[in-house]
Amino acid sequence: MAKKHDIAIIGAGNLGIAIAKGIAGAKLAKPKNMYLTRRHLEKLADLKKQKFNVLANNIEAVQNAEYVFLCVQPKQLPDVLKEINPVLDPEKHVLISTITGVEIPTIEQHLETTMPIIRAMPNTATAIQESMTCMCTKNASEDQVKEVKTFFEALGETLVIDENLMKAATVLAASGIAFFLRYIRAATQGGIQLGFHAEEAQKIAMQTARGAASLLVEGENHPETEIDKVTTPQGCTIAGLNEMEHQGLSSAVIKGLMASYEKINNITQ
Ligand SMILES: NC(=O)C1=CN([C@@H]2O[C@H](COP(=O)(O)OP(=O)(O)OC[C@H]3O[C@@H](n4cnc5c(N)ncnc54)[C@H](OP(=O)(O)O)[C@@H]3O)[C@@H](O)[C@H]2O)C=CC1
Ligand SMILES: O=C(O)[C@@H]1CCC=N1
Repeated sequence: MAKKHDIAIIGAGNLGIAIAKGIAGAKLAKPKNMYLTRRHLEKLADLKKQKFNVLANNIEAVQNAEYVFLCVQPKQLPDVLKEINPVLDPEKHVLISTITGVEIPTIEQHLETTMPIIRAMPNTATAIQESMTCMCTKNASEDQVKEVKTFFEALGETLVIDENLMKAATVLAASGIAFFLRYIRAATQGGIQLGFHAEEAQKIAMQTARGAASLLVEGENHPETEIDKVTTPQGCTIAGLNEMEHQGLSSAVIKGLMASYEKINNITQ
């Protein structure tokens, strides 16, 4: 996205704002080159102060942009596409859909023209350039995919996947942020019961989670290899770990991922 960086974010809610902040933070575009839309503009007052263009007019946002991020809720997408159809130009625009569970052929059914479409599944850590973003496309050119990939690389890690894995990517990476955060919250609550103040317990839990992930990222090891280094024989770690497994930790995580995945099938209803 080095050449063109006028960006529309249609639906500046939780994810749209995270993307806008990430783009600005990574200096991929200036706030004045970004057009953020939603109906309740008062909720974008802070971003307006930071010089982002905030507007309720989707058509105007699209007309000002080359890259159009679709960030509304799945059930809101048909109306939004109907609205922007007249100003979509396949020679000028690339559509980047972050909408969960809506496949490219379905998006195409709502369009009057064949457009370059890229589906991207980032997570809210885009705001701090730490997203895991999976992407797929159908009719975008190699150059367009490369440009959008380069762009998301500035916002974290990327993986180009087949569209049939997009739901799994949503669960693992996008919802995954919430799943890992809930573990950190639970660890914090345990830490408080064990004697720490809440902020101390959270600091310990956060940095420990970061350390665990970094050991895998930097060491390229399997988690169990690192776990083996922590579990002193007859020690407290294996006692805690085995109790967590007796209570169904791994099973709860896997079942949660499956429930999340199943929900995507009827998310637009
Ligand atoms: N949140 C996340 O972590 C992730 C979300 N996603 C996907 O991103 C999409 C957005 O999710 P999320 O940010 O959580 O949802 P939000 O409800 O927070 O954001 C959607 C935004 O769209 C705005 N909106 C609704 N209708 C219109 C319209 N007609 N024109 C312009 N803006 C409109 C809403 O604001 P208003 O009501 O003021 O118009 C709202 O701010 C979903 O499809 C979700 O599946 C994907 C990955 C991660
Ligand atoms: O909860 C949701 O439906 C969306 C998709 C992934 C994260 N948030």
